[in-house]
Amino acid sequence: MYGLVNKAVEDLVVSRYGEDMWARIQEQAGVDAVGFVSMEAYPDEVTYKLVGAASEVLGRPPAALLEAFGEHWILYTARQGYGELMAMFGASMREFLGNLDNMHTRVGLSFPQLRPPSFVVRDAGPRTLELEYHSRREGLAPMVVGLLKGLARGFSEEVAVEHVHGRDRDGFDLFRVELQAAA
Ligand SMILES: O=C(O)CCCCN(CCc1ccccc1OCc1ccc(-c2ccc(Oc3ccccc3)cc2)cc1)Cc1ccc(C(=O)O)cc1
Repeated sequence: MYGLVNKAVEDLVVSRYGEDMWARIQEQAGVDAVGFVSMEAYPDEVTYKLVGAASEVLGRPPAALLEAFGEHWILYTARQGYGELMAMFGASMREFLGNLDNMHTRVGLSFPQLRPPSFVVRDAGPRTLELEYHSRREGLAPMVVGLLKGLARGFSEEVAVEHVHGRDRDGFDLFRVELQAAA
């Protein structure tokens, strides 16, 4: 994953628990304490080790941390200057999700080591979306729940997110997103 992801993990931990806790998590993860470089691609295992160490040090289950990270990712990348880019790909939750693969393709043009997931979205009712999450990475479905909640907050839309099934069934994770009345 690009360093931007590991910096977003750092930003989440430091903002909620402080620098000392981040230092302990980096040590527990066995990740050397030099700062991550956003535009450098790191092995995925670095990110998994950071999440695993954060779970042990903070005493919170990995799924809870991944969901919190997904939500934080939206705010963090918007603050890092990707807000304008994301706004180009949708003015609503529904539109953005339908354009997410296009957005990843656009980002990948600049950052060739990007290995993005793929999302298939379809309407499943007047205020219901179904979202297929296809990824080569294991175990990140809880992050997608957080991403969807973070996106909804960005679009001032209230949502309920259900993880309908994991990838063991059809090779992808399926989510159901109930869009509540716009806030
Ligand atoms: O692989 C998986 O199964 C889970 C990936 C979860 C993180 N994705 C979240 C995608 C997403 C979902 C919902 C809503 C918004 C989302 O992301 C928007 C987005 C996507 C990519 C970037 C991005 C921008 C620059 C990057 O690289 C940089 C960063 C700084 C300087 C130079 C290059 C890397 C990712 C920014 C916002 C974004 C992503 C981040 C990194 C990678 C990658 O390094 O392969 C692939 C995807």
